[in-house]
Amino acid sequence: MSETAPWITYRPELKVLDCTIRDGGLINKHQFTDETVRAVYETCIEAGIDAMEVGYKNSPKPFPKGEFGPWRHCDEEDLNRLFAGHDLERTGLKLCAMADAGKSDYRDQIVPRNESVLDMIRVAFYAHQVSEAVQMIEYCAELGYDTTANLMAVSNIEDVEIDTVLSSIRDTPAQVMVIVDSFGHLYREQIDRLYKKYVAALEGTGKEIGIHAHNNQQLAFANTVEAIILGSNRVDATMFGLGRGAGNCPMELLLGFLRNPKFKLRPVIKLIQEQILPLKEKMDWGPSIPYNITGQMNLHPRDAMEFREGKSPDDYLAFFDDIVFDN
Ligand SMILES: C[C@H](O)CC(=O)C(=O)O
Repeated sequence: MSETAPWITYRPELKVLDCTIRDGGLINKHQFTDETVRAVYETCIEAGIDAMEVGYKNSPKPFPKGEFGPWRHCDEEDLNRLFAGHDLERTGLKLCAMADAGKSDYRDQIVPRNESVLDMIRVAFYAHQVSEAVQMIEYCAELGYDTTANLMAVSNIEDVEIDTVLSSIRDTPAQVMVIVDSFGHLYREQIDRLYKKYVAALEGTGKEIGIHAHNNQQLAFANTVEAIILGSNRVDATMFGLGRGAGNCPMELLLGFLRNPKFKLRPVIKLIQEQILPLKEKMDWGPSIPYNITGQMNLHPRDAMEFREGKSPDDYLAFFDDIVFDN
């Protein structure tokens, strides 16, 4: 037995990022009411959460305005409407947006940090987009933002591709490299392997390792805890797990696990009761058999999402037969 009990202490350098609106918006085309977005923001402040990702800085060409709500584009006008006067010093909350390689007009959409309420841009990319991601990170860092590199769908690529991505990201100004389990496929041992691979490749750069987990196999919280135990200090979660498909690591579980007294659980439970639970009537997220199956099979959740939106969302057998025989 270990002679210390690290689970009853805490690491002050561990930071929690809420991505409820950004990831949850992938189910409702970012059509949240201002009231909901504002309530998440106020809850993050009250709960002591370190960063809130309010949406995507993505281009209106593939995501037309009207069909997609404002948090798919995060225009400065909308940011100022909801977060005018946001004060990082006073609130301790960094506001952040994600920009997707290949889907962002980042040179037009992203203004210098001192002209925006945003503090951080997280660049999301697939392995084959790493060169564009490097340019985006450098561009955003020059504008003064904190930046992160989020290599998506890491369960679905070869080791040699991961290694190439890591060596490209190594020399960028990104402060964080995030392990992103987009398909909710990874088990604890794989998180271990990836964490150690990321640490070895980025040694000496001062970059932190982050974790963003999906809940297809009901492992998002467990895998997040595993990454924390290994040393990950940048952790994503969402309120009531609201997020694409099976959803994400639930904030209410994560804050319950962390021992830092600055984190407060009550505001999160209040938000869930008043704002998030009612969304359940019109949005489908959280683990269900179709998402379990795509997670197990290491597939993008899109087929399961379409199925859940169809006429017989609970015909699990039909989905199983379809997906297993098609793959
Ligand atoms: C890179 C981001 O975290 C995007 C995302 O949510 C994913 O799961 O992929």
